[in-house]
This record gives sequence, C-alpha cells and structure tokens, in this order.
Amino acid sequence: MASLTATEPAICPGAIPAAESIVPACMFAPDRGCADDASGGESFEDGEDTNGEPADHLDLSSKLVLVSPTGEQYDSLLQHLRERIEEGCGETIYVVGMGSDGGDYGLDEKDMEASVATVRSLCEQIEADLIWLRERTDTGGKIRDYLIRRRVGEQDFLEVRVAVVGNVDAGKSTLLGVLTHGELDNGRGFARQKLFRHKHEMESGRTSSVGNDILGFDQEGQVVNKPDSHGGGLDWTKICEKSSKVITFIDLAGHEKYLKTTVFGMTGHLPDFCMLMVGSNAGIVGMTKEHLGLALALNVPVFVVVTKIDMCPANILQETLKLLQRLLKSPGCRKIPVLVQNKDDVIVTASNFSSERMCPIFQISNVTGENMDLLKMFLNLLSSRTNFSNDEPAEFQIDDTYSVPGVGTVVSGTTLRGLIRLNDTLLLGPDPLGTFIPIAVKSIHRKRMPVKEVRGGQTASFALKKIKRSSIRKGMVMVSPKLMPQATWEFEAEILVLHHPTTISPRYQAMVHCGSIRQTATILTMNKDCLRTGDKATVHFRFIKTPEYLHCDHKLVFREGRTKAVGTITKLLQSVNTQAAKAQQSKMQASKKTSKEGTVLNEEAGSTARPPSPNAAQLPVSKSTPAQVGKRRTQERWAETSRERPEHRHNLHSGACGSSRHGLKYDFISPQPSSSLFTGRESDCTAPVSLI
Ligand SMILES: Nc1nc2c(ncn2[C@@H]2O[C@H](COP(=O)(O)OP(=O)(O)OP(=O)(O)O)[C@@H](O)[C@H]2O)c(=O)[nH]1
Repeated sequence: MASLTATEPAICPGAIPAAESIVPACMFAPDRGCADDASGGESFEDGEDTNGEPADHLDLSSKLVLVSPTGEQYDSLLQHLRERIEEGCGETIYVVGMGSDGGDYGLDEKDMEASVATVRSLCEQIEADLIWLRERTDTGGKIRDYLIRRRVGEQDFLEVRVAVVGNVDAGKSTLLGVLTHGELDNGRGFARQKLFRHKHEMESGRTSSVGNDILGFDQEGQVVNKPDSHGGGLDWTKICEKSSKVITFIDLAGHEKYLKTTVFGMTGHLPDFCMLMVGSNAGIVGMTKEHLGLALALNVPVFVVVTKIDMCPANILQETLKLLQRLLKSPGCRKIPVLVQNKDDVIVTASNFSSERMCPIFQISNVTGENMDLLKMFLNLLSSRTNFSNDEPAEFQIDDTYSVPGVGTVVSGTTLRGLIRLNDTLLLGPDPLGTFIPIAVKSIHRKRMPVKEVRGGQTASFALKKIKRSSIRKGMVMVSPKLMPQATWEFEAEILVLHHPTTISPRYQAMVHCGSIRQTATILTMNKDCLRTGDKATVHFRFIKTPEYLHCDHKLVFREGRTKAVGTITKLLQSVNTQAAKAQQSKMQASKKTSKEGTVLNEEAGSTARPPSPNAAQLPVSKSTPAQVGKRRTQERWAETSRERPEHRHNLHSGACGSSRHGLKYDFISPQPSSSLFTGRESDCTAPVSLI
C-alpha cells in the first residue's frame, strides 16, 4: 500500500509545498489511502495490520478493538505487543485509532480514552512505558502515536550507536558538543572544545581519533545531559542512571589523513546508524562521498545532517540539498531522501528508518539551535537494529586495550552476542600462534559504571586477571569456551573493487578491516586474472602476520591508500589447529632456550608457527619495491602501536559506545539484502564506484 513515490518528497525547500514533502501518514495504515497508488509501492507483509496484528482468527483489525477488547482479544493484543517489543529491541511505535478493516480512521474522545487505557494496561503487563508522540485528526476523529519502551532496571538502558562522519569542518564535533553538553556554539569552535582531548586537536581544531560521547534520554524522551557549569566533562554515571536510552556517538575524523581510523571506527565499533554531516555552505565535498560509500558498503543505515544553515545563503543551501538528493538517489545509493521538517516527519522517518532505504535529512544550526529539537526527537526514536539473545554463547570483540594503575589490564569493545558476567572465564585470542587462553573477568564497566553483566549489543570494558596488556591486540576476541574458537589464516571473500588506479592481481597486499580486525592480507588467488575499478570477484586472502577469529558473512573493507574494495567473507579456508599450535608454541619456547647464539627468529611474531599454506608453493615471491615494503612495514607498525598512542581518546574506565535498532514495525519498503552491493548485475556496482 504505501508507495515509495508517495514518500519521496522534493528535497528542495520551497520548490514544493512543505506538506507534499511530508511522508504521508497513510503509510502507517493498512490498505487505505495509498491503495490506489499506481506506483507499485511496496506494502506491509500479508496479514499484518497497522499495529502488527495478523488479521487472523481473532478480529483485531477494527480501529475499535482497543476500546473494549474481549479477554481473548486482550491476550492476543498482549502477545503481539510482546513480539513487537522483542523485534524492536525493546521498543515500538504504536498507533491508536487506526484499524486494518478499511473503515474510517480516528476515534472520538471517549473511545480514544478507552483505547489508551487498554494500551496502558497492556504496557503495564509487559513492564513498558507509554510515551505520547503525536495526535492527528482524520475523518473519524483522533489518531495518536505512542512510543512503547520496555522499562529497564535502574542501572540498565537501551543503547544505540551512531557513527558520526562527514568532511572536515562539517561541524561533527560541534554538533556533538551542542547535543551532549546542552550549550550552543559560537561559530568559532566553542562547542567542540569540550570534546577534544588531545593538545593537537585543540590546536588544529581537527578530530584525529575515534571519540565517544553519550546522550541520554529519560522515560519521557527528554534529554538527560545537563550543561556543565564548571567546564568539566560529562558525568556518564549520572547520565546512564537517569536514562532509559543512551545514544553513543562514535565521533570519527573528517580529514583524509585519518581515513584509516575512520574506517576502523565504522567497522570496529559496530554502529547501528551513520550520521553523515554536510556543511551547507561547503556542500558535497572532500570525504563526504567516501564516508557515505563506506556506510553503504557496510549496510549501515544513513541519515544526513546539513549544518551551518544560519550562515548559508538560501540559494547555496538549496544547491547543496539538490546535490545531496541527486547523490542519494543515484544508482549506487538507491536511497529515498526525505527532508525532515516537523515532528510528524520525525515519527514517520524514525518508524521506517530500519529499512535502510529511507534517508532522512535534517537541516540544523549549531549556533542558533534551529531544528535541534527535531534531531533530538529522532535520536530518541532510533532503536537497536539487531536482536540479541542471552542464551547464545558469549562473544566480545576487543577494540582497545589499556593499562589502568591499580586495576591492571583493561580491554574495551563490543559484546557481539550472549551474556558475560563478572568472574566468567572466557577464551581470549587468537595469539600469533592462533591459540586462545582462558581468562577471568575481574570487573566490568559499562559507560564508566561498574556492572555485574553485559549482554549482546552492549559495549563494555573488562579488567582481566593475570595478563599483560602487551599480549593483547585490537581484533582479538573473548569468547565462551563452548564456541571452541579457531583462528584463521586464510579466507575467501566476494569483493567489489570501489576504486583502484590500475589493476589488482594475485600477490597484491592491502589492509583488511573486518570488525575490529585491522591487518594486512595478501591476495593468493582470485577467479579473475586481474581486477579493475567496479569489478567483482571471489578472492582468496591470507593474513600476513597473525591468524584472526573470523565469521562467514562478515563484511570487510580492503584498502591501501586510495585503493578500496568492500566484500563479504564467504569461506574460512585455513584454520589453526589449536593443539598443533600449542605444540608449536612449546617447541618454540624450547628452541628459544637453546638458540642463544643469535638465531634470528622471524620479526613477525607468529611467522614461525604459520601452518603451510596450501598455496604456498604457488605463491610467488612478492615483487614489492623496497619503498612499498618500507611503507607496508610502517603501516603494520602503526597498526600495532596505535593503541599506545596518546591520540586515541581513551577513557580509562569506560567502554566505547553503545547499540542497535530494529524495525519500529512499518517497513514500507523491503529491506535491502545485506550484500546488496554484490548480488546485483554488473551495473549495480556503478554507484559505490561513482561515490568513491
Ligand atoms: N555558523 C556556524 N558555525 C558552525 C556550525 N557548526 C559548526 N560550526 C563551526 O565550524 C567549525 C568546524 O566545526 P567542527 O565541529 O570542528 O567540524 P568537524 O566536522 O568536527 O571537523 P573535523 O573534526 O576536523 O573532522 C567550527 O569553527 C564551528 O564553530 C553551525 O551550525 N553554524
């Protein structure tokens, strides 16, 4: 019923009356309003009505069903609400006054009151809060939208991670400063000062590292962060205690020279959403397309924030919006740009955002605060994209390590699945030999607060017992022993080359980013002789330094300088046999003792333990020039030592970031297949290529 064209507003303000640019409310309704739309729009799944109830044996389709439901109807409504809350990772948008029976929409005052009382009672049953969002009037009376959010314990909150990208000077740090510290900017860098943690960032005004900032919302949807009168940092504990939802912003660098860090932020910090910032006066410049392409390649839904509208002449702003619209609609993006102009637009876009195709666009000013309320409301309505079950065996990916005086070694990262409790013993690895060692969790911090457990989708820091920081690196994992983890040297991936100046052939080496893994890999073989920009291929990779813990279906970015490819792991080809690795380890230790006369061990830690590659015989000696070798070495060294660099915005006691979203129900378009970039025809590749 709801059509894509119906939701596709002209993006140019003024070009089309505001009302037309609003996504029509009929998209929320069952077959009505847009039913006669001839545009071939996509519809709700069969049998689902406005509030997600299957129109089956029990008649839940009437707009009046909530007024005075029978016992059986009530139980069914409760069951469906439970399912929706589960699907939406703890929240959903619920519409009162709409049915799927094709009748008029809207309720009179009395019926509305009775319906809301029923919904309130349903919420009590499932321990959820009912948050009023909006009221509108249709032919039959009033229709109301509510946000229903599961109540969480005092120390608990829903988490959503938002990666913040965009070209240098787009206003990323400034917006985060304004949002999280509650004070407007002066246009000369006032707000961003609160976020910079390094002297060189203060001096240059440029973000160089992955930063984290949090924004809390209470049960009423109000921002919890308060302006800090003493100029100090935010009190994360207080914010988290008062919040039912916490947005963690992953503030990424805009300058090209920090692209490696930006890619790491996008792959390693598992953002649920990507906020692409565009300076209205500068337009689509520099790294904007690159960052957008990255988000698309990783299937992270994107929303755009156009900043500096206070200082931008109207014609320039319109030009920027027009270019943005063109870019988003281009074959490579295939997004539906929707200009968000009022609260109704916020509700509609937030409700449909998980579909990945819709791309809301906000226009804000960090100086006057214009439209900031809309952006905040939108952020409050975003919810986690992935559902996690506590029953799964635990997996935690490490994205940073610290040495905390008095505490010892601390690792931070994201819990990918399962439940991790205090004093649990997990397997940490892989080390350069591919082994995993048992490790006990001494203490857990979540957003700088000590907690007893963390679940899938949550970021955390663990203090570990009896382990040196130097033996842990980014990209390692801590997993439940039930998983019997194996490290992998070689894997196969389907890749798409987004950009390469010449051709890629076997023996080519570049940095693989996959989750928090960041390591150079060599192409051993591929199903084509050579690859050029826009080519797709199945490629066999081998890590050059250590084996890694990988999963099939994981997304990867393969890059070196301006060369970029994205892909999905399809096969794990050579996993390390843990027993053999252990035997190798003891052998190494023994040989170390006997070879005191300067036996030169390979400088790459795990190289002596490498299992022979099935392709090793075919693998020709790399013909890299000395300069290339030097550069690669520097890259490797950088990757290894970067965690010790002060430029990384660490907080000694905190995890990094926080969470994900799922359909707030009404997917009016089919979600794109996760590997959509790689499944289409050759021409499907053109967009990301043209983007980057
Ligand atoms: N007038 C006006 N100035 C703004 C606005 N937003 C940001 N600025 C100014 O623009 C400049 C750049 O903002 P930043 O927040 O540092 O930009 P950035 O995108 O974080 O840049 P990098 O950290 O280098 O990637 C600062 O001087 C801000 O004060 C706005 O909405 N209006």
